[in-house]
Amino acid sequence: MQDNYGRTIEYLRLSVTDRCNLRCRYCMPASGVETIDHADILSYEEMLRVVAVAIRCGVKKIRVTGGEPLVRKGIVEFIRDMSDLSKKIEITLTTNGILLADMAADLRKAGLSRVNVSLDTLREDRFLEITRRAGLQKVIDGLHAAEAVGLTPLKINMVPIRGVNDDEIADFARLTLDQPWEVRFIEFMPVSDGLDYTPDNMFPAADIIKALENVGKLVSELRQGPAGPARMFHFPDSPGHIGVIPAVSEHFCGECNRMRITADGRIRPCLFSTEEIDLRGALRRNASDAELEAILRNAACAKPERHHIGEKDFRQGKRRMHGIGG
Ligand SMILES: Nc1nc2c(ncn2[C@@H]2O[C@H](COP(=O)(O)OP(=O)(O)OP(=O)(O)O)[C@@H](O)[C@H]2O)c(=O)[nH]1
Ligand SMILES: C[S@@+](CC[C@H](N)C(=O)[O-])C[C@H]1O[C@@H](n2cnc3c(N)ncnc32)[C@H](O)[C@@H]1O
Ligand code: SF4
Ligand code: SF4
Repeated sequence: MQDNYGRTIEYLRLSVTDRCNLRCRYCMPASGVETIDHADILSYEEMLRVVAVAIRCGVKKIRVTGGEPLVRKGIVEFIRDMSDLSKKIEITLTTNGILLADMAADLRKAGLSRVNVSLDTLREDRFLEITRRAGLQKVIDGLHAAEAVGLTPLKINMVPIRGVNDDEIADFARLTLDQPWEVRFIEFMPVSDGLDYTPDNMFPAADIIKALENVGKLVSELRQGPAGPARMFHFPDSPGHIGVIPAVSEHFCGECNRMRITADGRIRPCLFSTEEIDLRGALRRNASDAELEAILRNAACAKPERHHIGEKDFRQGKRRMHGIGG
């Protein structure tokens, strides 16, 4: 489907829950997280209807996200049911990796193509500090399990925050010297329900690249395939790749190809939307597929041209990252 700025929307990010088994400081508060009532969360049957209609609208890639998608019961079966809808779509998932080691084989069998794993430190004490939970080894086991069952190419998402973990950029980059992983550094964005975003703690892409250049010669890669947000690099002769996602400083809105659906059935035309479009109401009054299709297509037309972070009028929406899914 097309939006009003000539962009083709073919990537749907579907949040299946707003709950999470970690409490990353840059995403969630330590306690008192407001959660969506169970009755308001879309059932898997409702989500499957949405996915089927989205495929009719031209969606080719579905990313399952959350909160933490692997904590929702029945997620493996849901992925299998989505994969049964069409063999032509790519089904992917973004996870914190805590439950991945135990679930990787079943996810693969169910039809998941690959996973992106969020990991912000390689140090156990710091993992506890950042996520407020223990579990670094579980995430590392999850990475290896995902690799072993073929949930590849495996991507690691790291959000460097000044004074928190920016000193680990080189260690993360070095993972690509002997693993075929894509390590991606993502700029901290003002959608946190925890640590406040400030221009001082945001570690910009330009500084990330400087830190990477201290590790070795960075070779730039040409973009391939459908537009993605990462600028890609590798070190000579290394099996892995490095991505830098300049979500704030340079943004990639001109190539945006995605829309989001929250776990309670609201369409977010943009990550930073302050307006959401209701889909749950239509699903629960048993709207026809044609009506659902019209809602999705209209939502695509409500996509803004770009985000306005850093500008005078920028306002953070009420829903934050753990409720949106990234
Ligand atoms: N500003 C902005 N950030 C995004 C967008 N999509 C993803 N991100 C951020 O990029 C990071 C990585 O996202 P992922 O969930 O791994 O998804 P992806 O980058 O689309 O994944 P690939 O399909 O592997 O390219 C997350 O922190 C997201 O919040 C977007 O449309 N706009
Ligand atoms: C909200 S999480 C949901 C999926 C899963 N729980 C995970 O952590 O991968 C999706 C992505 O958003 C990123 N994220 C969360 N808060 C962020 C922020 N304020 N700025 C940039 N990225 C953020 C996380 O690092 C993660 O890669
Ligand atoms: S980034 Fe992911 S794992 Fe961390 S608190 Fe947010 S939703 Fe949970
Ligand atoms: S900020 Fe909005 S318009 Fe820009 S890439 Fe992200 S979702 Fe697309």
